[in-house]
Amino acid sequence: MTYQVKEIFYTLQGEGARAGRPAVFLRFAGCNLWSGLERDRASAVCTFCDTDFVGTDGPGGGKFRSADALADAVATAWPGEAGGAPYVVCTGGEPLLQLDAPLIDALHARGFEIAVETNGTIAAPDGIDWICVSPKAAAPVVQTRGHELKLVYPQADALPERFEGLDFAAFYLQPMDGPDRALHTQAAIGYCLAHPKWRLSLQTHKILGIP
Ligand SMILES: C[S@@+](CC[C@H](N)C(=O)[O-])C[C@H]1O[C@@H](n2cnc3c(N)ncnc32)[C@H](O)[C@@H]1O
Ligand SMILES: Nc1nc2[nH]cc(C(=O)O)c2c(=O)[nH]1
Ligand code: SF4
Ligand SMILES: [Mg+2]
Repeated sequence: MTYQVKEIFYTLQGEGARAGRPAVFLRFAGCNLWSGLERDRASAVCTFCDTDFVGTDGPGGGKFRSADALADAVATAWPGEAGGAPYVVCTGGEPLLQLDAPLIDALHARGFEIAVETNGTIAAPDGIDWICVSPKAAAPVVQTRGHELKLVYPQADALPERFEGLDFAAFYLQPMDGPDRALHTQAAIGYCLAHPKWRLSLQTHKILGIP
């Protein structure tokens, strides 16, 4: 299959349980919950997205005609330096629209541990090493197990209690970015302190000014 990729870049994982870990980010183009066009935002299923995932024009982006070609591009972005397990975070857009068994195999063959950031509406294929689900209020959660559940907070109609029974190793609240980020951060702190099953996830890359 041909993979549509917005961008490929090397940085630190900014969010969640693995914040601070060097990773290649593989950002797929396209999402099933928003077209990515501002004129459609208000009527989309997911309305608060902070990401440009439209097209294949970003750094390292493009149309890759095979799993091997895309895995080679990801491997090129990892520093040659010995030590440190190669780590790729597949995101988007919605990565599970495109991440398939041949690409998982091709990344593993190049030594990568594979993580995914998904909205949870599509079942993850076998073989992904780290699954982070970030549910959206108006969308069903199909992927009900994984390593971390990272809820953007607050979302009307997506109270944390709704997700507490799902099979995840850890539960995070991530303050919704936008004009009210400071307010949302205080609200998330308050919720975590009152409900210690939940931990705070900050988008540290935005604070640090790195990609
Ligand atoms: C851009 S999404 C891509 C992956 C996938 N579509 C998803 O929603 O999980 C990556 C992460 O950013 C989070 N995110 C998106 N917009 C955000 C915002 N305005 N504030 C905080 N987190 C946000 C998502 O919930 C998700 O955890
Ligand atoms: N540094 C950094 N960490 C991230 N963690 C999840 C991201 C995403 O957009 O999926 C992201 C991102 O865009 N940058
Ligand atoms: S599901 Fe993820 S990529 Fe899609 S619009 Fe929402 S936050 Fe953005
Ligand atoms: Mg991001």
